Order: sequence, then structure tokens, then C-alpha cells
Amino acid sequence: MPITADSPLFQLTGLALTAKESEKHFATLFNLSPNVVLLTRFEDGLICNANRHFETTFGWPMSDCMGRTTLEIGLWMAAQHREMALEKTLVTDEPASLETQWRSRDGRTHDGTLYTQQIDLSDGLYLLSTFIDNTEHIRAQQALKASEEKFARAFHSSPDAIIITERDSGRYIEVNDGFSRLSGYSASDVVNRTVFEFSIMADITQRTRLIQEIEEKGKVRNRELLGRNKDGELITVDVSIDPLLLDGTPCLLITARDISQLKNAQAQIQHLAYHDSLTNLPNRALLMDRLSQQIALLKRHNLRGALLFLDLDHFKHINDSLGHPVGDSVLKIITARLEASVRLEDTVARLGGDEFVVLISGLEGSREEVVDQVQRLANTLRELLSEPMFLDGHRLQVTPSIGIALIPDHGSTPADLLKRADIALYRAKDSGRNAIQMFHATMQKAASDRLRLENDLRQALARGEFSLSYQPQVDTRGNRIVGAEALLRWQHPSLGHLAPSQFIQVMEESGMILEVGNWILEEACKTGRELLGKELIDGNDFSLCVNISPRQFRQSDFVERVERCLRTYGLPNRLLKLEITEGIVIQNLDDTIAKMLQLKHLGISFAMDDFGTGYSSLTYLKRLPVDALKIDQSFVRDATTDPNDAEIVRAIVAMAASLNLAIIAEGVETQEQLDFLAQLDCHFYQGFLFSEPLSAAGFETLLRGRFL
Ligand SMILES: Nc1nc2c(ncn2[C@@H]2O[C@H](COP(=O)(O)O[C@H]3[C@@H](O)[C@H](n4cnc5c(=O)[nH]c(N)nc54)O[C@@H]3COP(=O)(O)O)[C@@H](O)[C@H]2O)c(=O)[nH]1
Repeated sequence: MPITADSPLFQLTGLALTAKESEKHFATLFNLSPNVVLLTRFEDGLICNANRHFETTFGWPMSDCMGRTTLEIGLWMAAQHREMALEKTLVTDEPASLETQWRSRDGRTHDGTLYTQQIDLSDGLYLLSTFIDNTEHIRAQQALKASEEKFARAFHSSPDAIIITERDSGRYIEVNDGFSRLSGYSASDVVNRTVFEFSIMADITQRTRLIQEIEEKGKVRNRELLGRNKDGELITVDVSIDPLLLDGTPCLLITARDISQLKNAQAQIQHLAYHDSLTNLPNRALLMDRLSQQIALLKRHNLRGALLFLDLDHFKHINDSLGHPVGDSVLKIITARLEASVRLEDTVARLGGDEFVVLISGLEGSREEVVDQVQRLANTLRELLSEPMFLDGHRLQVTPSIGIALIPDHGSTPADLLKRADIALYRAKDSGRNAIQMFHATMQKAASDRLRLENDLRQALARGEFSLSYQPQVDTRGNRIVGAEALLRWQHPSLGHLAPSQFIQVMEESGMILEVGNWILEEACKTGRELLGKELIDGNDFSLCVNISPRQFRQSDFVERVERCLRTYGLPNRLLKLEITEGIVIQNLDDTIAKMLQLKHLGISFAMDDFGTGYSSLTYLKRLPVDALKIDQSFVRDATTDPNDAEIVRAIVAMAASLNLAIIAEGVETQEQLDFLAQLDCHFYQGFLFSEPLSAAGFETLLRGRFL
């Protein structure tokens, strides 16, 4: 239907019928309307006209939909809505409205408000429909609603406390469940009341400072604050704050997290890092820290302090024989005794094992007075720690050795002071244990000499500086060589020849004896095999004696090592005699006996070296499968001049006879000594009288010259 200026449609579309000239304007307005406008026949919905907006919105060019009904082109999502629209237009002259959905040609749904009005034209009744497309608006609203829901869900389900307060009044506007969990207050407890009415912030004066910071920096991040919950308990919270404008009112968006547990865990980790877990005493790290503070403090106040380094004598035996739980209990008792005997301001620390340190501070008086005070205290500690303790049905007595360094006299750094107290302790132990030693400058030299020796020893084996000497053992009846003792020699690159007494102990303490001891055994077996091959020794009547240190003997695979060595060098087992000392026996007698028996079954024999200088106990000697006793040279040396030593030698010979053991004297230098021994029926000996220890080549020459 063509639209002309006199068409009644002009009236109904709200445009005044003015003149024919308006026709063009109307057509323009109809087409340019921002809303969809559609003219249909009232009775059947036949499309008569539609504006351009209809065409573009619903994808129906006029040419395609003219002459078809709105139902035919599937415009209505719900066909009954057309009936509803028609009914509404019948009851009013005003445009009727209906919320409906129209479908575009490509099937998309458009939500909109439909305004309809019937038009009675000369050729019939028409329906003018204006469709205001709300699709985008609805979508935006739905998106907004979804985002609000998401925010609400995030707000309430957040594990953190989220709080919105007015910045200036401090009024609570909203709080989430996390806030209730953190503080114990529900939303209804606080909303519309102010932060000043509660003590949720332990120090409310901080609020002003935080607001100031937000003004300066725009936000506050991860600030650790103290809070108080409803029960009045202090909690540590991590707080972040952002400014927020709500309806023009400046507000604060606060997120807070309870980090009390984290702080506790941190504190625990910190404690563990600085304390010994068994005794809960400060450990080395904390001691060093306190020591450096003390050094500065004592210097400022012109006072003295002392560092007492304690070590329990033979503590290892307790662990080895009674087990670690008993050892732990001993350490706890020692801890309690130490703590009870020093002042609160002093520090008792455990460095590990059986090593304790007591740091005494603030000692007044002259150096002599302080030395006197410290020595008295050390003596009290020594006596107190030596008191017997009863554990697991055992009566135990543990004595300490104590080394002392004075602060600042013996060092100005924690490391120096500890080192010097340790040097003094070493000296205390060396002097027979259960002793107290104050550091002295001369000890430093001894300690650094020892350190140098230790370092040199570590390289000696690789540099080929060790060798073995062999000292013949002789049977006086026939003057036959019946054996030889292998003795270690060290040619030091700068100090020259060093006697074993100068380094064997260092090797034993540092553990180097294991590697060197192995080398000694191999070297001796190799030489023994060579001498046997050259028929210079009697395969059935010769003992190659090798000294075995306690640490070496205690190796778990010692038996296997010896067996392997003999096999490697092809030396008959019966030729090897191991010289052991009483030091081996005092630790774990049963284990020692078991190992000795294993070796004896292989054909190897044993001599007890330095006999008479140690325990010389008949009880263990009866149980030990030794073959011979070696009378220590100190008795032999003086036997002819000192009746006491003569008596001891006599007693040792008698003991050997009663236990059916062979006997050999060492260190025989004179004929007189030899005669004395022969008179006791002691026919085997070793000493300078016959020969000094000889190099392997020298010993071979000696053997060749004698023809056995
Ligand atoms: N674990 C090992 N210990 C070893 C080894 N080699 C030696 N040692 C021990 O070192 C100590 C000192 O030994 P050394 O300086 O070799 O002295 C030995 C002899 O030279 C010395 N001796 C021998 N006869 C006389 C003498 O007539 N007069 C005199 N003044 N000294 C003499 O005695 C030492 C032998 O002693 P002993 O071993 O007790 O039989 C010493 O304890 C060695 O054991 C080694 O390889 N491993």
C-alpha cells in the first residue's frame, strides 16, 4: 500500500496531516525511525509495509516479505502473542504494549516491547506495529546480574575476610562470612555500627595511619596487623586495603587473612633453626649470635665474660654399651644440671653430641679475680655433672672435661673464642680428662702445629712418604730370628724423619689410621711374601708382627680386609701376628673376642702389646684368645735397676705362664737386661741389643747374613 500525504496512516503514526509536501518527510521519518515499524493487514497479518529498520534488524527485504503474513515468515516466537496484541488494540485507541519476542530471518531471537494500534483505512483495517528492540539492553542487564551474582558469591565464599567500611565514619557497610570466621562477629553484629565500637583492630590508632598511606600511595598491601577476635584473643592478620567510592561516599575495601598459624609455624621453624631438638638448648648458630652480642656489650661496659667448652668423657661408651635412648637421657640430665647452675642471663648451648658450651657474661673485677671466679664456677660444674645418675637401673657417672676462654682476653670474635675454648678443652682431655683448662697462648701453637701435622699426614700416603721398618724378634736359645715387628716410618718433607709417637695418635683421632693401617698391612704382607719366596724366613716358624690400632680393629669389615690382604699377597695366614693393645679390649669385649676368634680360625695369631701399662686385668686376659704377651719396654728398661719394675716383669712372666701364653720382652738394650729375662725363662726378645728397626732391604741383608 503506497503511503501518501493524505493517507489516514499519517494520523495514526502520530504525524499531523498537513500537506502533500509532508508525504516525502513522512516517508523519510518512517524509514529513519530508530524503531522497527511494520504495517500489516489486521485480519490475517499480511505485511503491507515495513521500514528499513525492520529490513535490517530482521533480515527481511520488503521484496521478500510483501504479500506474506507475519506468521508465514515466522516473525512471532509465540504465535498467540499476535492474538494477544490484536485483542489489546481492540479495547483502546491508544497504542497497546506487549513484551514479546520476534524472530529474525536467520533464527535469532529479539526481545522487545511491541506497540500496536489498529488503523482503519479506506481499504480496510490495518495494524501498525512499532517494535522497540531491547535485546542488547536485556543482555546487558543479564550480564550485569550475572556479574553481580559472581561478585556476591566471590565476596561471601572467599576464605579471606572482606569488609567494606565508610572511610570517614568507620561504619561497616558489608562484611562476608570470612569476616565472621576470622572475628567471631556476624554481619548483623557489625553492619551499620562503626569500627570504633569494636576492638577488632587491636590498635585502632593504626587506622588513621593506614588511611593516610592510602591517600599517599593509593592502596595498602599485605600489612601485618594485630587483631582481636570476639573472644578477646589476639590474632595476626595480613591486611590489604583499597579505596572505593560507593554512591559518592569514600569507602575502604579491606581484605584480611588470619596468619596466626603461619606465624606460629614460622616461629617454630625459627626456634628449630636455633635450638637443639633433643635438649631444647640454643644450638651453635644461636650461641654464636649471643656471643657476638656479648662481646660488644662487655666491651661497652668494660666487663669480662667466659666461654666454657664442656665435653663428656667417654660418652661414646654409654651410647655404645647402653644404647642411644640412655645416652639421650644422660644428655637431658646434664642439660638440666647445667641450666640449674648458671644465672638466667648466661647461655647454655649444645653444639651437638656430648659438647656443651656455657657463656658467662658480666664478670666484674681484675683479670685475676675473674679467672678465679670462672675457675670456681667450672669446678662447681665439674663436680655437679660428675654426680651419679640412675637410669634404667644403671648407676652412671659421667665426668666432664672443660676448656675455658676469657672474653675478651682470649679473642675478639665468636669464632676465635670458641676455637680457643676448644683448644683448652682438648688440652684438658689430653691431661687425663675430668679436668679444667684455661686457654693459654702456648696452646694455640700446639693446636696449629697439630693442624699442620694433620694436613701433612693427609698427603703423606699419596706422596709416598711412609715406609716400614722391621725390627727382628729373637729367641735367645740359639740366637735365632723368629719374627719381626713392622714399624711405620714417616719421612716428612720439611721436618725430616718423624717418630710414630709424634703422629700415630693424630692419625687415630682423625680416622686416617684406617687408610694408612690398610697400607701398612699390605706393605708388610708384600715384604713377608718376598722374604718367604727368597727362603729367608721359615714358613713354619716365623711371625710377621703388625700393629693394629683400636680404630682399625673396630672396622666392621676388619676380618675380611685382613683375609683379603693375605690372599692378595699370598702370605700364609700362620705367618701373620697382629699386635693389639688393651685400648682395643676396653670397648665391647664380646665383639673383640668374636673378631679375634674369626681371625684365629684363619690361622692368624695375636700378641698383647705394651703389657703392664694398661689394665693388665686377668679377667679379660683369660677370655681373650691372645697367643703372646709383650712386656712393655718401660719395665724392661729399668728391671735391672728398679726392684719394682723387676717385680712387675716377674709377675707378667708368671701370668703368661699360668695362662699358657708365650712371652716376649721389648726394648732390650743391654746384656744385663737379657740375662735378667733369661733367668725368668723369658727367651724371646726384641730390642736395640740385637738390632734397631731396619728398612726392608736392611732386614733382608740381616737375614741373608745369618742364614736363619
Ligand atoms: N698402629 C700402629 N702403631 C705403630 C706402627 N708403627 C709403630 N707404631 C707404634 O708407635 C709407637 C712408637 O713406635 P716406634 O717409634 O717405631 O718405636 C718402636 C721401636 O723403635 C722401639 N724400640 C724397639 N727396641 C727398642 C729399644 O731397645 N730401645 C728403645 N728405646 N726403643 C726400642 O719400640 C717401639 C716398638 O714398640 P711396640 O710397638 O710397643 O713393640 C709404638 O707404640 C708402636 O707400636 C704401626 O704401623 N701401626
